[in-house]
Amino acid sequence: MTMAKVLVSDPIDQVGIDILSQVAQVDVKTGLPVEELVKIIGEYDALMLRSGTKVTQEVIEAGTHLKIIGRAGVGVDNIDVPAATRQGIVVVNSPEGNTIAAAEHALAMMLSLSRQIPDANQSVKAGKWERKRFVGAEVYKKTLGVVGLGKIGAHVATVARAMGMKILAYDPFISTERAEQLGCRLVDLDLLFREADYITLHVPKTPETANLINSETLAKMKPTVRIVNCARGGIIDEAAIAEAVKAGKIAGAALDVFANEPLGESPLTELGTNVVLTPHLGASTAEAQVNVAIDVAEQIRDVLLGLPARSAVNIPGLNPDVMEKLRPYLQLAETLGNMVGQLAGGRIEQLNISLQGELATKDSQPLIVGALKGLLSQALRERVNYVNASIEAKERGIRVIETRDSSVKDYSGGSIHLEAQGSNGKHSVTGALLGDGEIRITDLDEFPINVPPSGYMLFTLHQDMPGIIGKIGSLLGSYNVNIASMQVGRKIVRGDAVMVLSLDDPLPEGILGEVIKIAGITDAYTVKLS
Ligand SMILES: NC(=O)c1ccc[n+]([C@@H]2O[C@H](COP(=O)([O-])OP(=O)(O)OC[C@H]3O[C@@H](n4cnc5c(N)ncnc54)[C@H](O)[C@@H]3O)[C@@H](O)[C@H]2O)c1
Ligand SMILES: O=C(O)CC[C@@H](O)C(=O)O
Repeated sequence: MTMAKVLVSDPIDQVGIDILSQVAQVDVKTGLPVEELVKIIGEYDALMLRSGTKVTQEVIEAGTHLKIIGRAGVGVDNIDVPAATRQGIVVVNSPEGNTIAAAEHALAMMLSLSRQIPDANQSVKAGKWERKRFVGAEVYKKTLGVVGLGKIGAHVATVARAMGMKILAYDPFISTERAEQLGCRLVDLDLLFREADYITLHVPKTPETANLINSETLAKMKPTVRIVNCARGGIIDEAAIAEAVKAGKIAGAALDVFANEPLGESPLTELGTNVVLTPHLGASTAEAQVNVAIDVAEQIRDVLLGLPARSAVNIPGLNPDVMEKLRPYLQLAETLGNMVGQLAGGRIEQLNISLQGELATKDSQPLIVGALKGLLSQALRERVNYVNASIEAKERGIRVIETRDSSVKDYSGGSIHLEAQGSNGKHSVTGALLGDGEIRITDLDEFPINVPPSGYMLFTLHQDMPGIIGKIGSLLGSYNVNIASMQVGRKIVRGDAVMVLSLDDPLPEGILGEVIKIAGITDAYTVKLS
């Protein structure tokens, strides 16, 4: 039998290479341009990388023998995960291996900024002794605003509290109890921006967090605030923060991550002692590199040996045969979880899962995990997987209640009904698979419908009466949003009804407010499915 081949395309700790070498021929080729990678990837069964390699759709399509791609770190934003999934390639990461390293880097950045350590160091090395120039500020008794109270944010908050800081936290997906356990006061973003002396970002980069710190939000902050970003580039508008520091509107910024990396030319590099920059070093500790290398190399080894992966981002760590049969239903559960999570909104307190018909007789655990993964995907993005979804849900205080009803015979394969209680109230969605495996949403908030899920969806609750459909159509048309399909579900004529619109384009900001103003519409929600 020929030995499997693994390509390591970014610097990985030797311990990882040693693990891979137990089962495969390992080639380490770092710094390859995409064109080179495309040329050679067809020879390999596995690819292991950090954040340097861009695994585009082209690379994946050329990787005809690839079984697994392992990201030695958390973020898989440099991998085209949907393309990998389409090709049946497992993508794994190490969700926790560098948590402490990233948290400690954020704390180090905060203190470096406060005490101007990088510039003071340079000054001493230049033979100067400028004690008056480098008078700093204490963090003791100051207020730290933590945006994103997940793994890294929670550790930063814990250490900062021990340094005598008062912690305000903003995380719309975390329960008040969890925040209290960590000694943080959960507040809205506006209050955090207004009251914090230090702000540290620990959120994923998503459409909601892109440019979260911009000229408008910077204007709300104290002129003495110092901002730290060790999360992802693009969460801060770099031109706006450089301008705010230069104009003295804020006291400083310490950034480890940038919209474009390497940073290159930037207004940030021209600023002085109140800006500290590092080249994406959050995960760069010897310990974290060992952790992530072991974590990911072991998963690659296991998958090459035909065993399941521990932290699959896209495919559950299940026996491949079971997986093959279950995959469409997992996709259904995940899609429904994602939809009901967005409809219920923010902090979900409870998820009711009802397995109906044929599914009531099956092992429910994978489907529950699939639904939770979908439910948490708005908050956790690629960090939620089939392995950690249940633990993450438990930590967030989400109660899961399962029921079964085998008497429902509407769809031959059975159906899944989810009901979630969140900050937008209680919402429910039911779905099933058609004969060809296509997903159908069959019920929304107890109104019968029959629509396939689509990338952008708009749902309204309204009074069934003439004219409403036309008004919505004209409104969307005036924003150049194309409607792909539309359906109304109602129980009685001219009674309460829901309208489901599948859209070809995303809804522009603010349009939901206009939809709700249309006479007869009582509520409206959008759902985005990737
Ligand atoms: N600089 C580095 O080298 C480095 C290393 C590791 C991780 N990271 C980055 O750090 C960030 C945090 O990682 P983590 O492991 O703590 O992730 P995590 O998933 O444990 O936590 C992220 C938190 O953000 C919250 N969140 C999601 N959307 C939000 C929003 N719109 N507003 C407020 N909160 C929101 C989630 O509820 C979650 O609690 C990620 O962006 C990750 O990629 C950077
Ligand atoms: O590989 C790295 O050093 C970056 C790691 C970090 O950004 C992550 O997402 O884990």
